Amino acid sequence: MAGIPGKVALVTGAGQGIGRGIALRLARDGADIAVVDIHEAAMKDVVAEIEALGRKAVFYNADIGNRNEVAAAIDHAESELGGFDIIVNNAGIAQVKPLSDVTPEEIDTIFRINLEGTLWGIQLAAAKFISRKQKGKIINACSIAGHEGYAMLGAYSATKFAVRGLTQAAAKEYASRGITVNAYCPGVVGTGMWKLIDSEFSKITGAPEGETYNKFVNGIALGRAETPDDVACLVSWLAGPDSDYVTGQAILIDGGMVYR
Ligand SMILES: NC(=O)C1=CN([C@@H]2O[C@H](COP(=O)(O)OP(=O)(O)OC[C@H]3O[C@@H](n4cnc5c(N)ncnc54)[C@H](O)[C@@H]3O)[C@@H](O)[C@H]2O)C=CC1
Ligand SMILES: CC(=O)C(C)=O
Repeated sequence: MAGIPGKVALVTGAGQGIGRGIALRLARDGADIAVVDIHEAAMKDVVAEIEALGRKAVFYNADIGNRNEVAAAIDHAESELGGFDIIVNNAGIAQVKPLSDVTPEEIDTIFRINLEGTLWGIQLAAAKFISRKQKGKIINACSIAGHEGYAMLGAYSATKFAVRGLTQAAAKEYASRGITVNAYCPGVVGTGMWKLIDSEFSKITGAPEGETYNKFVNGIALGRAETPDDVACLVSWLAGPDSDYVTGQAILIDGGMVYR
């Protein structure tokens, strides 16, 4: 039985990886989906996959670090799909570098996308829910790196700690409006982001390609890498009515890596 029939969900970074997995899962749960990303060809493929599941889907090319573009994406979702109930602020970027080498430009870029992008999604989705006089669900991408800082991923970890703080503060600010705000914290998901992390580690440490990824996966208690579908199961629950009494949480879903 579909868990969110008739709802409209916007998913950022839905062109590939975890975002694509979430978009397809929420469509299977009964929602119509606004796919937001910066890669148009990838978005068109995901829209076609959603339509094949019998749901409506639209795409919108927006850089989440640009507030006006996020606002336009939300307006587009509402006008094309006839509602707006759930936002998944999933898009993000990684950076692999020792802290000694991080430049002002790099720190600006990663905070603009991972933190500001999430803030614009929270702020503008909440404003839309309030203007529509309805409840809403805001779901943010955090990480194990939002609970524990990782060497060579210092700037990235800082953005994810910040996302956890934003999630808690937003939950408190919007609770009285019937809006819940939560985050999912994956571990090691075999996506394009991890391909990049692995290859950047190789350049810095000289480790053969694949070694860093395998080292992280070998540390997972459940004995395998995570898939986008694993993450999407949690997001499906956060998007649906069974989590209505949950807010302000950044929930670890990592197969057993970080214990809090
Ligand atoms: N892959 C992993 O192991 C983990 C990932 N995460 C988080 O999950 C989220 C998704 O990660 P992945 O799917 O692995 O990444 P990915 O790199 O495979 O996909 C990210 C998607 O976001 C889009 N994107 C990037 N910058 C954007 C921008 N400025 N505006 C709009 N779209 C943009 C990309 O085009 C891409 O389609 C990220 O926030 C990441 O930090 C968290 C924990 C673990
Ligand atoms: C990519 C990520 O979120 C890690 C390494 O925790």
